[in-house]
Amino acid sequence: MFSSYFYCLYTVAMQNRQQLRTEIRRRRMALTANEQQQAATALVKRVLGQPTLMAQQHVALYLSNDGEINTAPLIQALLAAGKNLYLPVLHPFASGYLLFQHYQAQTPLQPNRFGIAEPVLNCAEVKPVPELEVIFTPLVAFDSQGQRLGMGGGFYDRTLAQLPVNHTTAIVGLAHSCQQVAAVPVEPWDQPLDAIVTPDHYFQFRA
Ligand SMILES: Nc1nc2c(c(=O)[nH]1)N(C=O)[C@@H](CNc1ccc(C(=O)N[C@@H](CCC(=O)O)C(=O)O)cc1)CN2
Ligand SMILES: Nc1ncnc2c1ncn2[C@@H]1O[C@H](COP(=O)(O)OP(=O)(O)OP(=O)(O)O)[C@@H](O)[C@H]1O
Repeated sequence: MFSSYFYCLYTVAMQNRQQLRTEIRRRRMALTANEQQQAATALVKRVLGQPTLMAQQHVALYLSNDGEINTAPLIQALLAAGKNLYLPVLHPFASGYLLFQHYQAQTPLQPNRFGIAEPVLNCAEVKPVPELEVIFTPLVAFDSQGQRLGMGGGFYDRTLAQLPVNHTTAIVGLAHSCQQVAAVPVEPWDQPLDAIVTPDHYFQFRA
């Protein structure tokens, strides 16, 4: 009796998250090529204008997909600034986890099972997550509290949950402004963000 009540609450919560994903994914897919380009350029200026971020050397990024803000100009700008960049690779056997692999202009890429380009796995180039100083994460929706909703695979939540409690890695979401919502429905496993960068704002939640 009680368990079916809680199961029902859980099901409703998951439906809310799924509806929000569908709605916000539709919103960002509707941006024009011109809007996408302006957003990507503005994002580079915002990130390069953050001295605390730019003081870091080991930075994880990702290659955009599904209407996400285009990270390619940011990747070029950070490489030009001499940063060590890392891209996510779906873990070959720890299902639901990500590895972060060093990325340079000549690194070979291949599409993963979601069709997103990722480095061809080379274990010698994988960086342990706690050694990353900044992890820029993709997201579908975010709110003014720094809560994030992703594509629903739990990849970033699982991978970031491995960080020790006293870690110093800055977890920073990247998004279009239209991905902000009043409140993301939060689940216990959700990893909150330290900051979010959009073309229009830098939101800082934690030092
Ligand atoms: N650019 C980018 N890379 C990323 C992520 C991301 O969100 N963005 N991920 C972040 O974790 C991981 C991949 N996670 C993903 C999870 C689901 C789908 C996806 O497209 N799923 C289904 C159903 C989506 C739905 O409607 O719920 C689909 O094919 O439509 C894609 C990527 C690692 N790399
Ligand atoms: N630390 C964890 N350990 C085990 N399972 C987890 C963990 N974090 C998330 N999950 C599981 O992953 C699934 C998807 O989680 P969620 O909907 O929060 O993903 P998301 O944040 O949208 O995706 P992503 O992090 O890939 O962008 C959930 O069923 C959740 O139980």
